[in-house]
Amino acid sequence: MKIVVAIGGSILLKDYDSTRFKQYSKILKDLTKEHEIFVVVGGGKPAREYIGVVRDLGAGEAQCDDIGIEVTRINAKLMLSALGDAAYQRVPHNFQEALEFSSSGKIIVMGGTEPAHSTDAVSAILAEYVHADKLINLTSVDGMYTKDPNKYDDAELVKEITATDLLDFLNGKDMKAGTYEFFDTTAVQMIKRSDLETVIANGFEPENLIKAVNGEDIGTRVINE
Ligand SMILES: Nc1ncnc2c1ncn2[C@@H]1O[C@H](COP(=O)(O)OP(=O)(O)OP(=O)(O)O)[C@@H](O)[C@H]1O
Ligand SMILES: O=c1ccn([C@@H]2O[C@H](COP(=O)(O)O)[C@@H](O)[C@H]2O)c(=O)[nH]1
Repeated sequence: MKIVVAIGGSILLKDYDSTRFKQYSKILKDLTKEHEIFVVVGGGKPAREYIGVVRDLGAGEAQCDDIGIEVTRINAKLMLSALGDAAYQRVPHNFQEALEFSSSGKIIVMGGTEPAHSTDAVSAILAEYVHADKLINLTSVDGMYTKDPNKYDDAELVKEITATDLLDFLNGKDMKAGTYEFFDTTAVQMIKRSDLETVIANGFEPENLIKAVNGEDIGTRVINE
């Protein structure tokens, strides 16, 4: 299978150390024995902190996004360091480059592309671009909930949702640099128009990546009607 894996920066850089990078590099290398893998790395706390600084300096939203993109690319470079020879040692800045670099047969790792969306959208557009069979989004919670599980104790995990319902759910949510909520609408639009098999799961347990690849029942499945 051709698989695009989005890994939230909130997971990889939670403790500002190499632990998760090492865990994921091992799993990703194993997966390449059977699958073609593309990885998109998010910005996490460092991105939000840098965006906060540049916003305080008077930057507009697109410029704040640009700073966020730079941080995602640094995080992608950290993942390249972890993967070593198993990965193509350049971070694509756009989808064309990602496709070109993939002819190396190695794992491709990228961060952001252009302003006005998050790396969730990058992963969905990349999946469309390279005709991926599956998109796996690894985030800091178990999947999509009825409301923010970090704010509401009575939030319930949604096991399955249509792309249309997810778009409705996200409608009106904050869309500023660094705050594209847990999923952004551009990503869902791509998933919808490409009928892309998508799973959102908890990335704090790296084995969830293997479970998602194997089609086990974890997290939230985004389906089309
Ligand atoms: N309905 C919801 N379901 C799940 N999580 C939600 C929901 N609403 C808000 N969230 C929040 O979204 C967060 C996950 O998204 P977030 O963008 O912060 O992290 P990420 O996916 O790991 O990516 P990154 O850190 O790279 O931006 C969760 O920690 C949760 O608090
Ligand atoms: O293609 C992209 C990717 C990212 N950004 C900006 O960077 C931050 C951090 O990315 P996350 O996926 O949220 O971790 C994001 O919030 C955007 O502000 C971007 O503009 N374009």
